[in-house]
Amino acid sequence: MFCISVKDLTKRYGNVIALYNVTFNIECNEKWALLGPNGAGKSTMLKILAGLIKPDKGEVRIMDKDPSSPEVRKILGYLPEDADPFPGLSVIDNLKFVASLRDVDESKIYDLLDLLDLRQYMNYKASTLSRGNRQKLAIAMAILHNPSLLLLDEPLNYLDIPSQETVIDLFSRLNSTLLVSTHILSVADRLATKVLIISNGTIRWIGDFSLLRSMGKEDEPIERIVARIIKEGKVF
Ligand SMILES: Nc1ncnc2c1ncn2[C@@H]1O[C@H](COP(=O)(O)OP(=O)(O)OP(=O)(O)O)[C@@H](O)[C@H]1O
Repeated sequence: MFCISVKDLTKRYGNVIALYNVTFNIECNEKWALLGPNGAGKSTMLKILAGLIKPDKGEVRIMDKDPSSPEVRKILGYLPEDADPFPGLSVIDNLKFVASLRDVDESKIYDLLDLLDLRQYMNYKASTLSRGNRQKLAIAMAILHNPSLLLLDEPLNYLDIPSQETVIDLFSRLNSTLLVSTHILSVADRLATKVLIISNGTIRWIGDFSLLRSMGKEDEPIERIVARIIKEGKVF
């Protein structure tokens, strides 16, 4: 059984085709990066996998279950792009709310507050946090329950460099299946071993990071290889 199984998936928004006939499978505990240009369909893919929106056509299964089923909700952690915790709640109350929904011991909250340097802000309302600290809070809310499947949409947005390092370490330590959408290839490389490249809603390339890297000319930066795949559909 695959952890994520997507078959012939198509999603339209009115006349816009966001995803077209997408098929791929992800095994449990694999680490995948989802790459593609602006508007490629990455966030749409993650929202469908998180059970937030439905495809128009095709089949999506998480551990052989519907993405919106209670079984999947239990194991899933999802960080949306531009995540916005409850603005009127304090940092600690946002986390306590998730902890009570997820049946997580509150001590875990304080570990994450310390790790992410958020303890000093724990009584601040989320709406008064800096954008970067709000992102850290959203990350804490997404991983508080140790999800076995983690979907991350641009997780390092707004974070300063030390925080990026903390968060990369944190994600790397989690024992979960990971699908992370990012435009930063060095981050993708550190978090993932497999790559899915989409452009205009269709898969352009799928495989191992190491294979992708080896497909360039000598000393060619991986960014250029990915750009070529996206622009021309060509590897060489
Ligand atoms: N709610 C919506 N209503 C209409 N069109 C939408 C909606 N959400 C996304 N789209 C369109 O669907 C396509 C895919 O968008 P999506 O946000 O999934 O791309 P993305 O790869 O995540 O882009 P980016 O890297 O810029 O975040 C785009 O053409 C976008 O304009």
